[in-house]
Amino acid sequence: MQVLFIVNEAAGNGKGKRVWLQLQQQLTITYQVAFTEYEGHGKEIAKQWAQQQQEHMLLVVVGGDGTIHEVVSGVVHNKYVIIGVVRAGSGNDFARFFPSFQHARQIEAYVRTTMANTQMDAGIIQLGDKWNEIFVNNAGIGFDAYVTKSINTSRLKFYLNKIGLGKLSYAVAVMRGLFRFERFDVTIRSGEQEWQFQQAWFVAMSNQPYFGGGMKISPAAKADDGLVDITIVHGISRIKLLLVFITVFFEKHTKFKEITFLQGQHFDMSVRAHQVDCHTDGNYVGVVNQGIPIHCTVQQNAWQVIAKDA
Ligand SMILES: Nc1ncnc2c1ncn2[C@@H]1O[C@H](COP(=O)(O)OP(=O)(O)OP(=O)(O)O)[C@@H](O)[C@H]1O
Repeated sequence: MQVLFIVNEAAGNGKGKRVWLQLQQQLTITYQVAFTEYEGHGKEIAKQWAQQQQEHMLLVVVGGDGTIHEVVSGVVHNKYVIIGVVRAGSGNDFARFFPSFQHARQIEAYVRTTMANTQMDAGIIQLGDKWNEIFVNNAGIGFDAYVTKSINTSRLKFYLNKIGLGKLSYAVAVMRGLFRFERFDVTIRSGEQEWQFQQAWFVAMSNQPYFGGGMKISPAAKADDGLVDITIVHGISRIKLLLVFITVFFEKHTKFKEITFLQGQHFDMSVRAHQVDCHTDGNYVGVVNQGIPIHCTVQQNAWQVIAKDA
């Protein structure tokens, strides 16, 4: 049984490196390892390995949600690759929903026994004819993507990680963004139905419930139901949005009339705004302009993850 580790040493501001060093000392099975060196490298490595497979292999990602996104993007629709994860990121939303490995012994036991795995859905987002991306956890347009962009482009996350407060980086970026972000109008269609939302903060498209490092934004989302869950936060003041973010941690945000939850297989959207940011699994994608068609759908049985009790 082939085992490949794809390690992002930079994930979690160096946690990837620390986690890998510890794993490496404990592993006694035969394995191969590849280290990501730049953005998009995880997808390239995973794709190259997936193409060569004739039988099941275990691909263990040591990293955070961004690295997992890249790796799964490289193996979608390959029936041989089973994804395992050792969490080493900052937010780790993947590991809050999907099964993951806690230590080397567990990985070894898995490889030596059943290699039991479960088929999962992949969300798909198309932005005009420019981008066609999958998402494992969630994709978003609006405030969450704006916050992602500002975390990526500021040194904030780095410094907070240094003092052991990395988990706060999302919250701090949210606070800053609250006063700078420009809300937008959005139209969403699914089949014959159409919804108009004014002054939207964001549209989150979810494959699983968690986003932003533990916020259960789409409580009903399941990654194996063939559906995408959409959460729209709209027509709400800056202060009330803050309240929403606090209540999300306790799953009380479902009570707000300004939060709409939709569920379906296909959604078409268009924004009325000069530009709105987009992310997939916390990786910044780019800007959507007025008139650009956005299509969101889901593909069932798109990839395999280790089974829950593996
Ligand atoms: N060697 C590298 N140096 C710097 N960045 C890298 C390297 N290899 C990969 N990357 C990029 O690092 C980004 C962040 O990684 P990742 O998301 O795994 O960690 P994180 O942001 O700390 O965790 P999380 O997304 O769970 O909060 C990835 O999107 C990837 O493109």
